[in-house]
Amino acid sequence: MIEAVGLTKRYGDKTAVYNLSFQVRPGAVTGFLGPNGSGKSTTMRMILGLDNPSAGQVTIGGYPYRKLPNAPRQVGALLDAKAVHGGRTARTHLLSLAQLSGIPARRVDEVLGVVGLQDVARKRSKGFSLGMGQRLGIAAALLGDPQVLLFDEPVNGLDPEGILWVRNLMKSLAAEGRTVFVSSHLMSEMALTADHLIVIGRGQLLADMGVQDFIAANSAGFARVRTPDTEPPLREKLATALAEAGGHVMPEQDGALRVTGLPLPRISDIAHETDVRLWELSPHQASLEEAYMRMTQGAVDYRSTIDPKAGLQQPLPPGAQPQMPVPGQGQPGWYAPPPPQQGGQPFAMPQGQPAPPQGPYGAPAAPVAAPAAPASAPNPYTQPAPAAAPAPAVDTTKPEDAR
Ligand SMILES: Nc1ncnc2c1ncn2[C@@H]1O[C@H](COP(=O)(O)OP(=O)(O)OP(=O)(O)O)[C@@H](O)[C@H]1O
Repeated sequence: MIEAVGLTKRYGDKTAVYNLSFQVRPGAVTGFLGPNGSGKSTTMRMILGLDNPSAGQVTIGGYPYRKLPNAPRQVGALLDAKAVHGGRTARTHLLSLAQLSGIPARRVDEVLGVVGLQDVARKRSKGFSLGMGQRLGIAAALLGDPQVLLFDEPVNGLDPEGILWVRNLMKSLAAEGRTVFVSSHLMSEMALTADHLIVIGRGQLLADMGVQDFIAANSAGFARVRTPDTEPPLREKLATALAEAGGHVMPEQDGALRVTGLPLPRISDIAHETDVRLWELSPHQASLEEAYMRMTQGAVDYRSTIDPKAGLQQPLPPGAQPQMPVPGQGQPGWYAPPPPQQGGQPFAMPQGQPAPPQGPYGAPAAPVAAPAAPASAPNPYTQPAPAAAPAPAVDTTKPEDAR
């Protein structure tokens, strides 16, 4: 197990990691998430004794890495796949690592096979592609058959087959009872790979909980409602009626409506009462990406702006559509609706979960504890409490934050 207590790292005036406390347990894949510059690599370097904490401590199996007996046989890590002597072949690189740690040479050929580099084992690594370099880094991490594994962005540069392979590798390592700690920016991949998440923002802990609990705590389920594309006024009519009934209505890019605050049967009744036919009425659970975006939007340091192309704007070619809103660009609320708070009743959430306390930048001030109840599939047919006062009609032509 990896355990951090009050872990803090300052570089001069810059606090990269502040007062981080968490445990990474064996037998599970723990995803380590956070925006660019949030302190993930710094934390991993401190776990591996490559950086000294300014305060606090981090241990592996009860020892700081540098005091761990025979550390390379107990802990394997991929931090920077490019940190390889380019003049060495893949095999020589691994052989030198093995010799330093008293690992038999035959293990080198085993791990070359595991990562699929056996055919290029005698090629110099400076000619390797990004993905081949990642595979070599993963081979180095596996070399000592360690119980604890850390991977910083392991799928970076891998092709789809490689990504699937890494996913299965992480899961099988965890299934063997190992501790697997993996950082990634690929939310879809994390959703498929990780059992547990540790999320940081600006060096501080934002969440420490299971993947399903994280999604449930940071977003609500929603209904997708689609009226006939051939009759746009029906969509507006329904959107107004749903908003008047207390629903929260947002347009989807494909013309459907995303509705929270009303159960599916109520949406169906309102459509019937307003004489609007439906092409679709379906329950949806927010994705990990949506929940992550909502949780971390206040802790993002590097945010892109829309390119105004000043003085360079070309007229749109015939038939071309104007630029659509892009998730994450200038409209942080575009993603999943928030979890239920006072006054709101997204239909798919268990009742009674308090909203996390808000800290600076809108991020939760304290780590959000996992809900007491186990995460279960949302029930889209749950009836809500009696509707509150009707909400004003919503202009469904604009994204939520523009209203
Ligand atoms: N050696 C260093 N000297 C000064 N500042 C540093 C140093 N290493 C990291 N930092 C700063 O600490 C902060 C955290 O960096 P870190 O690389 O740990 O973030 P990260 O979460 O891994 O980012 P990314 O997702 O982009 O890889 C950043 O602001 C970075 O500039």
